[in-house]
Order: sequence, then structure tokens, then C-alpha cells
Amino acid sequence: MPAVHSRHAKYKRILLKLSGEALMGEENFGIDPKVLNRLALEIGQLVGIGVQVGIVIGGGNLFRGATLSAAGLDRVTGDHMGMLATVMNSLALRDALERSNIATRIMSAIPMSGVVDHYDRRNAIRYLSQGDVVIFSAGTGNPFFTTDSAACLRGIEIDADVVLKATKVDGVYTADPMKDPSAKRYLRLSYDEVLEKQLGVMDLTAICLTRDHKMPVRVFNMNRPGALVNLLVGGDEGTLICDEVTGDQYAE
Ligand SMILES: Nc1ncnc2c1ncn2[C@@H]1O[C@H](COP(=O)(O)OP(=O)(O)O)[C@@H](O)[C@H]1O
Ligand SMILES: O=c1ccn([C@@H]2O[C@H](COP(=O)(O)OP(=O)(O)O)[C@@H](O)[C@H]2O)c(=O)[nH]1
Repeated sequence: MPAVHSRHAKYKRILLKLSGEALMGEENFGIDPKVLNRLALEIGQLVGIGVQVGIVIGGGNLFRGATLSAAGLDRVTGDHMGMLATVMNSLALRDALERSNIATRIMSAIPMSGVVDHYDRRNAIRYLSQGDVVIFSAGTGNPFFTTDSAACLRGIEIDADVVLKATKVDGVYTADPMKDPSAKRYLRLSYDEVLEKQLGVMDLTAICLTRDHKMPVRVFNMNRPGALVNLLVGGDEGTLICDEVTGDQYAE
């Protein structure tokens, strides 16, 4: 099959990070099928304009190692449960994408023969080049990491143009906007500023990795309908974290 090239989009290949919590919708736990269907619609629009889409999905709607550990479980066991949760979310997302006729592959950092493919970088790039969506599941495969780090790692490995971190706030703020309503949103900022100011929107391991490999990261609000497509066609959604910062630093 010929390689798919985007004629209309700002990026040819993206790595989209979806938090597990994004799948909960209005619920407190689990997966809301309505959210899956909306995500499939938005991802389908990207595929429709020729964007190659890699996805890393979190597991925080089901299990997080740190929370389980605080409740008394062994931390590594908890992290294994968290990584398996990302596989369940990936299966649910693939189901929704395939119901929308979007060819989708799941690869897992932890071998799971008969359920999903094992992660293989060269195969992943081949699938992406032929226009399939590839979901990278089970995080990095190692405890003590997060799916944000997995997203940055896979983004760098597949040579994505950008890591898009979908979240529930409008971008990166001077302080956590959930706690400080007077916090201002950055339009753009450097990796070093995120590290120096310890802006908590992404873990520091992930930021260090993107800084070292000059991988741009855009943090945006996935709950805003159309935000994903808008930023793919050049809209200034959310906050761009990159090497060189020019122009206005804060949103109005
Ligand atoms: N400086 C900051 N700018 C933006 N969000 C921040 C900041 N500090 C902390 N946060 C929090 O980070 C969260 C976004 O991270 P995300 O990975 O989507 O959520 P979680 O860590 O709960 O899975 C937001 O809900 C927000 O409250
Ligand atoms: O490389 C990884 C990625 C994830 N996790 C575990 O999987 C859980 C779910 O991932 P995460 O918290 O990043 O999900 P999100 O916040 O994006 O929903 C984490 O809490 C960890 O316990 C892990 O151990 N290693």
C-alpha cells in the first residue's frame, strides 16, 4: 500500500497521549462508550486528512500503581496492574475505532500473545506509513514510569512530528488551574522552564526525554470538541513546549 501523506495538516505523524481518566466521561471509574465514540470520530477526522496517528493511552481510570501502593499493595505489582489497565483501555479504543472503519493495531510493551501484538518499532512505523492507527499499550513495560513518559518515548522512537498531550485543562498554566483560578495559561514555553518551575502538567522524566531529543509537546484540552482537528490544521490550541520560544508567552 502506498505511504499516506498529509496535504492539509500541519503535522504528518503525531503521537497522541490520552489519559485513562479521559475515558471515564462523567463517571468515576471505567470506560464510557460515549467518550470512546467521540474519540473515534475525532481520530477518524485526522486519519481522513492523511495524518498518521500513534496513540498512547493511560490507565488511571482503572488502576494506578502509586494509589494501589498507598492502599498497601506492593508498588511493582500495582504498576503491573496499571500497565495491564492501559491494555484494557487500548482494546476498548480499538473496538470503537474499528466500528468506525478505522484500521487499528495495538502493540504492547509486555508480550501478550493472542491478545495484542508485541511492540516492534519497525512494524509500528510500517503500519503508520500505510495509514493504520497504532495504539502503544502497557506503557514502557517497566514499573515506576508513567504513560506520559511512554508517550514521549514512543513519539521519539517513531519519529513523530509532535507529542499531543490531551488533558482536561486548557494547557500549561503558571500554577495548577484546578487549585489556583488566577493562574495564567502559557501559549508556549521551553522545556527548561517547565523543569525549573516544576509545572506539574507532565512528569519530569517525560519532559527531560523530550528536551534531550527536541521533541515538541503540545498540551491541549480534549474535552473541547474539535480541538484536536483544529490544532492539526494550524490552530493555536493549548500550550506548546519546545526548544525555542518566540512571540507572546501568555494567553490573553
Ligand atoms: N502548571 C500546571 N498547568 C496545567 N495543569 C497542571 C499544572 N500543575 C498541575 N496540573 C494538573 O495536571 C493535570 C493534567 O495532567 P493529566 O496527566 O491529564 O492528569 P492526571 O495526572 O490526573 O492523569 C490537570 O488536571 C491539572 O490539574
Ligand atoms: O511505563 C509505565 C506506564 C504506566 N505504568 C503504570 O500504569 C499506571 C497507569 O498509567 P498512568 O498513571 O500514566 O495513566 P494516566 O494518568 O495517563 O491515566 C501508572 O499509574 C503506573 O502504575 C507503569 O508502571 N509503567
